[in-house]
Formats: sequence, structure tokens, C-alpha cells
Amino acid sequence: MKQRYHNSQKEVKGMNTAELREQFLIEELMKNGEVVFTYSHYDRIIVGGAVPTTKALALENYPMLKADFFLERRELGVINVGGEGSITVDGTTYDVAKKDCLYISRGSKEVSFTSVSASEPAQFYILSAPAHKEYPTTLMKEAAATPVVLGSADTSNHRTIHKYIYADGIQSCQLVMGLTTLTTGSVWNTMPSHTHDRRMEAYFYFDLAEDQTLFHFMGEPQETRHLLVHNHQAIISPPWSIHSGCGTASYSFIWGMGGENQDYGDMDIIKITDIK
Ligand SMILES: O=C[C@H](O)[C@@H](O)CC(=O)C(=O)O
Ligand SMILES: [Zn+2]
Repeated sequence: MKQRYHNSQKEVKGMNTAELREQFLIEELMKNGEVVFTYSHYDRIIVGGAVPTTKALALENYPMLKADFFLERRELGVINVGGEGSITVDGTTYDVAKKDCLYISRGSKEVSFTSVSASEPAQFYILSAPAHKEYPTTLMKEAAATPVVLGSADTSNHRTIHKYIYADGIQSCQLVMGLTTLTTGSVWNTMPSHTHDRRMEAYFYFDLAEDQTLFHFMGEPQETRHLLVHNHQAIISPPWSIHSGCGTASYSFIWGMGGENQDYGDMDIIKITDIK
């Protein structure tokens, strides 16, 4: 498991492209036959990917957690962005198809990830946060998440938001998680952009054509920087940073947060003409 510490706003202002990418971009998350994790000190979120092929992959323990097992003091959210798959939690198996979400309770001891087809594997995107109590392991199919349509073609940001883990959805200690799909021809996410000093956020981009890219914007609202992101890459957004992106084609992304509250609507919106 790789580890990333905090960066101050002042430090980030002075970073060049390589330094920004090293701190805030996670380039490789979906590796066939592997579970890959990055531990971020922003709200102690762990960002990961699991791609089982011919055999199941277990959620192993990591020495740096100093825990008896991964979920001893943590909760975990998973969304599949690949082929058909399932997740087994302490003997119960859940079918997790593309865009379905499974919340896994703190205290769960044996978790494993399986694909139906090794040639079209499931690709599980994982977020885990420290948890103080147990909430039940819960599966939410994509169809069960109420879609919220935002933006318009006029502003190139027509998109549908599916919320899974949040105050009015699957219950958790602090994890908030869902996904956004851009309508063909729309390319802007999260514009107008916002910050929420109360929560960090991670974005994982998927369904972006392999020969396309996305400009992800971060930084303080009047001191923005950008990172060039490709399909299946994630970015870590500090609480003081905007997180907004513009693709060279349409795409989807998973957003996930941890921190002070689970109120999806808690956002400090920045007027479009005020961004610098
Ligand atoms: O705090 C919430 C997150 O930034 C995202 O949910 C925003 C988003 O998906 C969008 O506007 O497209
Ligand atoms: Zn946000």
C-alpha cells in the first residue's frame, strides 16, 4: 500500500506538473489479478482497485494499518466499473454488476472479489475510511439509486448523478459515495465548482475512451492547477481544493468523500466568473 501525506495550500502553489501528479494523481488502479491501494492522509481515506481474473482476490491485511484485519476499524465502499462480478463478505455473496455499489461493514473479516469472466473481468473501485461503529453490509443496484439530472447541453455539462452511500441512502459512519455519468456531447463535471472544507474527495474517472483525456482542475478557487487524467485514473482532492473536470469526450466518474458530515448538498459553490 502506497502512502501520501498532506500538502498545504502554500506548498501546492509552488508545485510543477510532475510534483502535482505525484501528490494528487493515482495513475494505476486497475491491474489484472491484483488489488492496488493508496493510503491518503486526507481523512485517512484508502483509494483502491481490485481486478480479479482467473481466481478470487482477497482483501488482505496491511502491516501499516496495525490492525488484526483490514476492516477492524474501517468501513468500505465498492463500485464495479467492469464486467460481471461478485463480492463475498464473511460467507455471503453479493452480485455486483457494473455501476452497482456494495457497502461493507466495519468488522467484516473475510472479503473476496470475483469475476464471472477472466477475459471481461469485473473492475472494482474501492474507498475505505475509518469507522467508529458497524452499519450493515448493503448492496445497492444502479437501478435502485434515484438518478438526479443536472446541467444542460448549453453549458456542456448535462449529467446524471447516482448517489449510493450518503445521509439519505446506504448508511455509513463517514463514507459518501456515488457516480456521475455525462450525456454524450457533455464534457464538464462539477461546474460551477465548489469546495467543502469539511470533507476531502476522490474522483475516479471511467468510461473515458482510451484515446481521449480529461483536464482535471484542482487548487484553491483563485489559484487553480490542472492534471491531465486518463481512463481508470483517480485524483485526490484536499478539503480546500476545487475538483472539476473537462473531458475531450464524455465519460463517467465515481466521487467519494470522507470527513465531517455526509450531507451531499454541503458545498460552497464558486461563481464561474470568480475562478482564477
Ligand atoms: O461533492 C460532490 C461531488 O463533488 C460530486 O458529486 C459532483 C458531481 O458529481 C458533479 O457535479 O458532476
Ligand atoms: Zn465535491
